[in-house]
Amino acid sequence: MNHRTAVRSTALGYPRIGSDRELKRALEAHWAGRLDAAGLERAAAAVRAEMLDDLSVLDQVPTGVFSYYDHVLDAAFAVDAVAPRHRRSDRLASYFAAARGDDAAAPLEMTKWFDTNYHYLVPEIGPATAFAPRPEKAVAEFLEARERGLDARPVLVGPASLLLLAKAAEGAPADFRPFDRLGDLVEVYVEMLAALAQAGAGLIQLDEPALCADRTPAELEAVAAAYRRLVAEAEILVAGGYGPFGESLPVLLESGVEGIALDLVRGRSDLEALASLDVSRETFIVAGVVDGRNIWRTDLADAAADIEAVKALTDRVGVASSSSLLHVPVDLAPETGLPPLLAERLAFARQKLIELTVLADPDGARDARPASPAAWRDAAVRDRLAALGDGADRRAPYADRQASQAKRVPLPPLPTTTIGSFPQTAELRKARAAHRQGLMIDADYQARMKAEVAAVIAEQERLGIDVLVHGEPERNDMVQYFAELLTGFATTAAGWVQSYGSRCVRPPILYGDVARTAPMTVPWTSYAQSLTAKPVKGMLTGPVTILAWSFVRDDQPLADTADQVALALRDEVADLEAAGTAIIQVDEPALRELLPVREAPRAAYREWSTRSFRLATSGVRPDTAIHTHLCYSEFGVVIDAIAALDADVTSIEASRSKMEVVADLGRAGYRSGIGPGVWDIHSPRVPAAAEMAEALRLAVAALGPDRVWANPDCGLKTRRYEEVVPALEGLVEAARTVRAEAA
Ligand code: MET
Ligand SMILES: [Zn+2]
Repeated sequence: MNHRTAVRSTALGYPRIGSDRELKRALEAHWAGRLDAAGLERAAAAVRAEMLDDLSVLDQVPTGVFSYYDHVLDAAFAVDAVAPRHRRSDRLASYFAAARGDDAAAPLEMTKWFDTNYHYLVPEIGPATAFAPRPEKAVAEFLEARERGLDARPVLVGPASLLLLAKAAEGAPADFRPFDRLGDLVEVYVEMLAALAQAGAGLIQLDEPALCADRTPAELEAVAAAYRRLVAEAEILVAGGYGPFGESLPVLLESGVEGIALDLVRGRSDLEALASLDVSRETFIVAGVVDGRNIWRTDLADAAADIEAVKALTDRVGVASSSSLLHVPVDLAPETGLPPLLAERLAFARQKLIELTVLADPDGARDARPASPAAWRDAAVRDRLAALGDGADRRAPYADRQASQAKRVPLPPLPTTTIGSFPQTAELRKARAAHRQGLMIDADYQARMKAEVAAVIAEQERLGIDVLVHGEPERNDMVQYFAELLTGFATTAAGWVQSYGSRCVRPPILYGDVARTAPMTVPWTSYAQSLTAKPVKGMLTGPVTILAWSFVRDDQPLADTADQVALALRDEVADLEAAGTAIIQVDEPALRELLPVREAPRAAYREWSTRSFRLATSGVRPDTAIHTHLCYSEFGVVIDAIAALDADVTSIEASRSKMEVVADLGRAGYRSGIGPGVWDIHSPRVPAAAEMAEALRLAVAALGPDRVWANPDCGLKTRRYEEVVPALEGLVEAARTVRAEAA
C-alpha cells in the first residue's frame, strides 16, 4: 500500500436550488412576471456563489453544475439542440419554452433520471438537428470559480449520454436513433472543450451515466471512437454514477481518457473489474465512496479501505461522491427537531463535503459507522414477519374473487371511479399550514377536513360516479402522510431535494423498524362511507412507493424494509376490511422507478417488490376487492410485475398512449380488471365526453366490457374544480354511452 499518494477531494455535482430554495422562488416570480430576467440572473448568481462557498473546501470544485431548470436541457442548449418550436428571440425564453411550454408550443417530455425521483427533460434530436457549440454557460461558470482562486473542473453531460437520453424528433425516419448522430455531436464537443481549454480549464468532467446501463457492442464501439477523438482535445474525466460501468469500463480506459470516476456505492463491481484490467499508474481514478443518493454518514473506515484498494492500482487517486450530490438536501444544520441518535448518523450535502476532505486528509479520522441503536429494532415486527408462512402473500384464485366481489358490490359494466385525491384547494392548504404552525387546534382542523370529505362525497353522488373516494384532503403528500404515522420514520423541516425545475420534495427518512401504532386511514374512510350508500374505496400508498420516495436505511436489504412496511399496511388493510370497506386501493406509482437500471438485477427486484405488495394486500377475504394504481405508460419493463401484483383492478395512465397499453397488458397475460386513464390530469385541458367514450371503446374492443373501468389517469389534487367538474361529468356520460352500446 502506498500511503504517500496524495488523495484529491472533489464532488461530481451539487444541489443547485439554493440552501433555502432561493432559486425556486426567483424562478416562480420570473414565470409569474414579477421578476425580470436581470433579477432572475442576480438570484442565480447568489445561488452559484453559495454553491462555490460550500464547494471551496474541496481540492477541486465542479463547475457548470448550476442549472436554471435541468442539466440535460442545459446540455442540449450547449450544443444548440433546440427544437424549432422552442426558438424565441431570446435564449432564456427559448429555454423556459422548452422546459415548461408556452401558448405557442408544448414543452419537452419529462421523464425520470435513471432510478431516481429526479425528472429530466428529454431532448428531441433528428437527422437535421444542426449542432453548434454554445459554451458560454460552461465558460462563465468556470471563470466564476477561477476568479475565486479555486481549482475548477468544468462538468458537461457527455455526448453519448446526451444522445442516449434523447428521443427522435418528430418527423424523423422510423429507424432513426439520436445516437446515430454521435459522430457529428462529438465534433461540437471538440469545440466546447477547446473553448473551455482556452479559458484555462485543465481536467474536464464528462458525465456518462448512460454507460452504466446495458449497452450493445455497436454502441460501445461508437463510444470508443467518440472518446478516442475527444481525448485528443482535452484531459477528460468520465463520470458515471447510478451503478457500475461494467463492460463500458475497459472501453473508456482503452480510449485513453485521463481519468474515471467510479460509483463505489452502487457500482462496487467496477473496483474488482479495474484490478483485472491493465490500468496505467498514470490513470486518475476517482473513488466515489460518499453516497450521492442517500443521507447516511459515510463509514469512513470502509471508504478508506476502498481508497487504499484504488491506490494499489494507480498513483493518481481522487475521492468523491458516488454521483452528483443533487439528490440530497443541502444542510443538516436546520434539522434541530430530529432525534439526536438519528441526527448524528446523517450527512446532507454540506456534511458530505466535509467527509470528503477528511478522507483526502492523510491524518483524517477513519471511524467506522456505529451500528443502528438497538432501540430502532422492533422484535415484535421481526417475529411476526419470520412467522409468516410461505403462502402469506397469496389470495384465492382471481375467478373466485371476482364472482364474490360482484355479488358483494354489484356494479354496472364500465364502472366509473377516480384515483383518490380531489383538488387541494388554497383553502385546504391554508388550513393545513395553520394547523402545522399551531394556529388551528386539532378539533377545528379535523372538522374542516371532515367538511371537505362531505363535500367531495356529495359532489361525486351528484355526478353519478359508481365507486367513490373520500378525496384525501387530510394528506399533505401520499408518502409523508404515512411516514408521519408509522414508527421508524422521521420527517425533516427543510430537507428539500429538487424533483424537477422549481419543484422540490422533502423525502421522509426511514431509519428504523417500521410498525403501525394505530389505524391511519380508517376513520376517514368510515366517515366518508357513513355519508353514502355507494361504495367508498379505502386508499393507501404501497410499500414500494413509500420506499422510493423516502431516504431509506442502508443497513439491511430493501426487500426486508419493504416487508416491514407491507406488514404495517396489511394491518391497515385488515382494519379497513373489518370496518366494512369492500374496495381497497393500494397505490404503487413508483413501481417502475425503483426498477434497476441494468437487466441482471431486475428479476430479484420484481420478486421482492411484488411480494411486498401482495403481503400488504393478501390478508383480505375473497369478496374484498384490491385495486392498485400506477401512473405512467412505459409498462414494457414492468408488465410482468403488474400481473404479479395480483390486484383485482389496476388503473394506469393510457390517455397519452392512445390505449396502446391496454393491448400490451392483454398480451402479457393480465387477466383482471383494468382502468385505463381516459383523462390526462397532468394537463389543464378538459377532454370532451366523446373523446373519452372513444378511448373506452378501444379498451372494450381489446378486453371486453366486463373488465374495463372508467377513470382519470391519476389523482385530481393538482387540478381545479373548474376542470374537475366538467371532466368528470364527461367521464360519467362517456361510460353511460359505451355501456349502452355494449348492452
Ligand atoms: C401519484 S399517484 C396518486 C394516487 C393518489 N391516490 C391520488 O389520487 O392522489
Ligand atoms: Zn397517479
